[in-house]
Amino acid sequence: MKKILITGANGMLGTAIAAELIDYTLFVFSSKELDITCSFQLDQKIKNIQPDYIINCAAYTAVDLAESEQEKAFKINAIAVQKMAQIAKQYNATLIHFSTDYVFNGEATVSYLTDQKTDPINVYGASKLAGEKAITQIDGKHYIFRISWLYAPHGKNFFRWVAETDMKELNIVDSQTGSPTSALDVATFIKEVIENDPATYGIYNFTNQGEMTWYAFAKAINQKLGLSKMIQPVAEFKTAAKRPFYSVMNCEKTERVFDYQIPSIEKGLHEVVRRFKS
Ligand SMILES: NC(=O)C1=CN([C@@H]2O[C@H](COP(=O)(O)OP(=O)(O)OC[C@H]3O[C@@H](n4cnc5c(N)ncnc54)[C@H](OP(=O)(O)O)[C@@H]3O)[C@@H](O)[C@H]2O)C=CC1
Ligand SMILES: Cc1cn([C@H]2C[C@H](O)[C@@H](COP(=O)(O)OP(=O)(O)O[C@H]3O[C@@H](C)C(=O)[C@@H](O)[C@H]3O)O2)c(=O)[nH]c1=O
Repeated sequence: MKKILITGANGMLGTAIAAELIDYTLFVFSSKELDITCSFQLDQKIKNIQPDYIINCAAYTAVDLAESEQEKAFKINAIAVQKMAQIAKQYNATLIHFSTDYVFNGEATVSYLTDQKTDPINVYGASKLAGEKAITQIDGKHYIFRISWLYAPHGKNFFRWVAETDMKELNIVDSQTGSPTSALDVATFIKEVIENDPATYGIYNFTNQGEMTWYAFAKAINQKLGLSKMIQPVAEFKTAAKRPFYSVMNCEKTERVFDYQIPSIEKGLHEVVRRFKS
């Protein structure tokens, strides 16, 4: 039986992955149980458990706050990740890590390939890119999955905000286009990766298939949940961090290498809505 260690297990993705991998021998740690910025804790846990896989769901994800907490963002998303990759290599564990569409500047007009030029336009994106680079450089057994616009029936995310806010009228940007991605679908895919690990390490894109603006996504959530909110498109919504205008990522390589058909945005949303309602 494969042993799997999960960090950041109480986060949105960690929760989904831990639930999906329930039949494995899991070692699941919240931020309180394992602070990834503490190399000693990391080393002890990995040495004692000797996991086959380390799934790093721990991250600093507050995009706007990161602009004023640069040091903290880099400590968690880059420095701790570098250490984790070193320790994973030392104990021969495969590291599964997640990055983001925000490593790109969003000036493209067609979907980004994994080897296309990165150029983050906010601190969060820069810290995640630094984490990617550290893992790549250490070059142990690793998968980096760039995911985007993650949401789920649980956790803090855009879907739940639209679903649960008391506001009757929402002004949502229609100037940013991306691929809203269900954490449930990411979790299902990660199970497949572990079950049929092709050992083709590197960076891959994984998003639900299709593209839309935040405005269109809000409208779809509104409609699917029968919320009857008034959703208005706006060209700009002032935030501390800049966000890419276009951050759709091409997942053909992922589908080919893992022989896996990634669900559409519509399918992803359908299942999240179903679980949210139940
Ligand atoms: N959310 C999104 O839209 C997207 C996310 N991603 C990436 O996916 C991954 C998962 O994100 P998501 O689940 O949404 O993030 P969440 O913010 O929901 O979860 C992150 C988890 O990491 C924990 N954490 C923070 N600092 C530490 C630390 N020092 N040691 C251990 N744990 C820590 C947090 O714990 P606590 O709450 O206690 O601080 C939290 O439980 C991340 O790598 C993120 O960059 C990529 C694209 C989109
Ligand atoms: C609250 C609000 C936000 N917005 C806009 C701001 C932003 O452009 C967009 C989404 O806002 P959020 O703050 O939920 O999303 P954001 O934190 O930018 O989401 C990102 O998180 C990180 C972790 C990632 O890695 C990215 O892939 C992406 O998912 O909606 C409005 O237009 N109207 C509003 O009322």
